[in-house]
Amino acid sequence: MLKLDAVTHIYPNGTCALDDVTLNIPKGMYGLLGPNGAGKSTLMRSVATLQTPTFGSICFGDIDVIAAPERLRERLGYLPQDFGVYPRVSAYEMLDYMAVLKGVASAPERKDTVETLLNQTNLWAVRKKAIAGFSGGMRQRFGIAQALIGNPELIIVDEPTAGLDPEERNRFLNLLAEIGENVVVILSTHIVDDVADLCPRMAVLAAGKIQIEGAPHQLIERSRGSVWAKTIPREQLDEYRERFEVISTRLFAGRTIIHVLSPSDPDDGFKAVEGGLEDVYFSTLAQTRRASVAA
Ligand SMILES: Nc1ncnc2c1ncn2[C@@H]1O[C@H](COP(=O)(O)OP(=O)(O)OP(=O)(O)O)[C@@H](O)[C@H]1O
Repeated sequence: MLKLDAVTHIYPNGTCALDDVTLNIPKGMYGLLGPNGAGKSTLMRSVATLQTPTFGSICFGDIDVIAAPERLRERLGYLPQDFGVYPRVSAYEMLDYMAVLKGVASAPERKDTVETLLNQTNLWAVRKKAIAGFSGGMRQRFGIAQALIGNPELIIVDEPTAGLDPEERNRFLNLLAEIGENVVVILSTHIVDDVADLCPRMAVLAAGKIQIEGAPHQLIERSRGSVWAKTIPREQLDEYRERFEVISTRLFAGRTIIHVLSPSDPDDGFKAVEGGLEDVYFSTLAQTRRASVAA
């Protein structure tokens, strides 16, 4: 449904934030995972028509997003990474105002839209409160409510769960999953669990390039046999880092569990790890780093 073909973005200072990104994103929840600075926001902003890539094409169904951005905007819902100002007006008034801006002209239709969205995002009870006084989770749910005005077919959410407590995060992700049943939802995040819990398909973006793409379970399957674990005394960590490609470390009961990347059994008391999406992600980042050092 959404097709990116050889999308490259070079900022005026010469930073190449996207390097030949090609992706086909179907209906449903799609996870775009990457560390800070990977290029996720640049990609999200390009798809949301807020900036034009230096090269490449973006199509949504039969819409050429670069040639006809206004056609995409009619079908787009966008929750940016930083929503900016949180006004002192109530959630109800703000949604009503945003519905006017999105072209919902008739008052009865707007009332219906705003009330439905407030209920859907569980904000009905606080509809008369100022958004400025909302918690992080409530603000994010308001962000989704405004993104859903006008029944968008493409929804972009940029790092939506950063700073949310576990309960709010859960509630927010469940809301996204419900929405994602019928439309394209792109979830950009650096939190592996957000993608693991929700997205039938995903890509890892690092250093401006798509490093891996597919269904999480396939990517986990592919990484099998390459990640190994060992529990070590904490003071030996530096020594292990020198000898092995350590992709993650975790403290457990005063000891340190390390995961290392190795195409075969490194011996030395390591055990094969069944592997989860976190191992896939950290191995991918380690390989990206290795490739950039070699280049
Ligand atoms: N306006 C700009 N001018 C120059 N460089 C930029 C600009 N915006 C972003 N960059 C650079 O482009 C690269 C990608 O940035 P981008 O914000 O897209 O990454 P990100 O994956 O969204 O990271 P974060 O999660 O930190 O926002 C980074 O190296 C960043 O410093």
